[in-house]
Amino acid sequence: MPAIDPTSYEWIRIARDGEGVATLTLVNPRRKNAVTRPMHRELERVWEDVDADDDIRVAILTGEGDAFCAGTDLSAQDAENRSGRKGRPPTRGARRLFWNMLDAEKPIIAKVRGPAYGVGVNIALACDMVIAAESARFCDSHVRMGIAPGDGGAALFPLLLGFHRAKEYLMLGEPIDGRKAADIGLINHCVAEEELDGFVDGYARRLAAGAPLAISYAKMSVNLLLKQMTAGAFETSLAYDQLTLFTDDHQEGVAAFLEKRPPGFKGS
Ligand SMILES: C/C=C/C(=O)SCCNC(=O)CCNC(=O)[C@H](O)C(C)(C)COP(=O)(O)OP(=O)(O)OC[C@H]1O[C@@H](n2cnc3c(N)ncnc32)[C@H](O)[C@@H]1OP(=O)(O)O
Repeated sequence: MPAIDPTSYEWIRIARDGEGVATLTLVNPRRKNAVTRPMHRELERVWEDVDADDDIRVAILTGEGDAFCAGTDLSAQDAENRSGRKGRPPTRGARRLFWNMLDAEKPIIAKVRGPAYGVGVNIALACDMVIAAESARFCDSHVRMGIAPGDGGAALFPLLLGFHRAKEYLMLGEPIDGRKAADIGLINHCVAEEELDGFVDGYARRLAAGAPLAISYAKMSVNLLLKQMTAGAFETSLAYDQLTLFTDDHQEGVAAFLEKRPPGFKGS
């Protein structure tokens, strides 16, 4: 089957080590690897390319520099794309990203240092395993931007953390550091900063040495359950996300972030 073509990706750097492990790096470091519309579209399609490449057995997803991903790119430059007025209906991309990750056949490990915010935390949680450095901060920050959490967080957080903890984090939009995230079961492991690369490398190699079909079917069995359990909440939360997308509060949340001031929300 065809090898993945790294040159067809602008916002994801793709490196294969020749021993079955591919590292996919989100690249928008000036904005903490925030997800632009074109990066989103690349994230929607990359999993199919990974699955089709016979030389890849395991994918590691990470971010360039000191961040995993700061969520949707809220900068003015990306605003027009974000509004969804151009091109496809805005919900379609979010749906494709979430389901394409859950449908991917090969194991995906999220390697997280620094912030994983907004859609960034949900991309990490949609991976099969999440391994973080102590610097990691996991945060579904949608409400801080005046918008409902519609990228998967409203479905994944309750499953991983239970209802009360999930509501605390989703409704306050406050971060969970790497150590605590491991302690409360949001992620698999948290290690010291300098150990992260080696730890994830060893972990990926253990997976790459395993029986690919058996591992893939193990993943797909669990993800069938995950998809059944999350489908309703995912769709409903995505609709709520769209309801809040064009509110004054969302505009205010984004403006306040960009102007580096606290927001004044009004409920409209
Ligand atoms: C429709 C919406 C869907 C969603 O996904 S809602 C969620 C959107 N994302 C967020 O809520 C996260 C926003 N970002 C932050 O809260 C913070 O950043 C972080 C906690 C991620 C990191 O904080 P720190 O380490 O102090 O870095 P820094 O100085 O805030 O950021 C460095 C530069 O990166 C820019 N940046 C960060 N996140 C984004 C983003 N999501 N979109 C656009 N730019 C971003 C900043 O503005 C700044 O830039 P400059 O150096 O010019 O001041």
